[in-house]
Amino acid sequence: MASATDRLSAVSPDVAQEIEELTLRLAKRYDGPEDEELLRELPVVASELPAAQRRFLRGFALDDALGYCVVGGHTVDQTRIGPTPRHWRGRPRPGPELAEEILLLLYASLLGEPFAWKTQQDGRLVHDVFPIKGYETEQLGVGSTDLLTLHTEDAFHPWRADFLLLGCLRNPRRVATTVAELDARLLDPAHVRTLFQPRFLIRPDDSHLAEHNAPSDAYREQFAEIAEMKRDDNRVAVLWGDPAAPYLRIDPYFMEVPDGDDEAAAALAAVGGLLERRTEDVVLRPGDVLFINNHRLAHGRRPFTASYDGTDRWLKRVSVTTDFRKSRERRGTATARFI
Ligand SMILES: O=C(O)CCC(=O)C(=O)O
Ligand SMILES: [Fe+2]
Repeated sequence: MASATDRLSAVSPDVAQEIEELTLRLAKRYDGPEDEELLRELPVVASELPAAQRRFLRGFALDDALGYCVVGGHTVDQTRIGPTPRHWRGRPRPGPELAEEILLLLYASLLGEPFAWKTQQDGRLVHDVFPIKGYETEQLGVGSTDLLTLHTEDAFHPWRADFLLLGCLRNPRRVATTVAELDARLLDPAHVRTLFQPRFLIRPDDSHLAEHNAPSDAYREQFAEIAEMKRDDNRVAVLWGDPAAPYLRIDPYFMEVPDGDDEAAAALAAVGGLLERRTEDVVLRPGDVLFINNHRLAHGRRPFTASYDGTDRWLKRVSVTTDFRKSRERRGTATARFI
């Protein structure tokens, strides 16, 4: 069992202020979160983050044992960032929260390379997670009244993130992110064997659909591919890696088993049930950064009622890959970040 010190690290108020000065300086110097120069500099500038937190994250990534950890204590100037927006589309870019986006990117660069999807949030590198009117019951980061069910981020995709960062800007009603790590020793060994086999159908989640993005001719091919994957017979294994402590790839809401494969159905129900029983709440506070090992943790979000008055919960999200090369065929240049 991990102790609290393995999972939590906090910067002191003095250090938080130094970090904010750093990110505000960077926010003045660069055009936005997608500025090529900024992205090139990230790991260089990240050496200015405190050694204690860099060492903490190095352990998290290298030991590859925990599903999540939190680095807290950063300052978020609630006045500067302004009210929680109503939508991510149509906002000024960069927004007043660029310093907070840069902080996430700096941390991301300690773990790998930040990247994003052409088919999500109109191809932005740093995503917004806040409730949007009309999407209440959707299985999306912008949903609210329905439980966002446990999932691996972009579980359907072979190039899904190795790490996912969620940075909290505000969360006044203490809405919890849900987290569940897998202890495969609690599963029937027969189910584990089945889960290691590619017997599970998985489909893209709805955030990648063209209807949730601005109409874009440039990315027609990518949206067509997502539509194809929705129809496809894409069969994957749920578990992989070390049999004693397997990696996990799961999004039960978007998964099925082929007709008649009762073994697969039972194994999927068993692992889904186990994760649900082991689910814990993590209530992020402003200035907390949640680091998710996307091969070890399923995550989601508790239901809540949004007020749409500018005070709603607001997170920022960044995906990180430890192997940029695997998606090279899809990125026009070596430094392009959109798949
Ligand atoms: O809102 C949350 O806490 C998590 C949402 C989520 O699953 C995501 O943004 O990927
Ligand atoms: Fe998620």
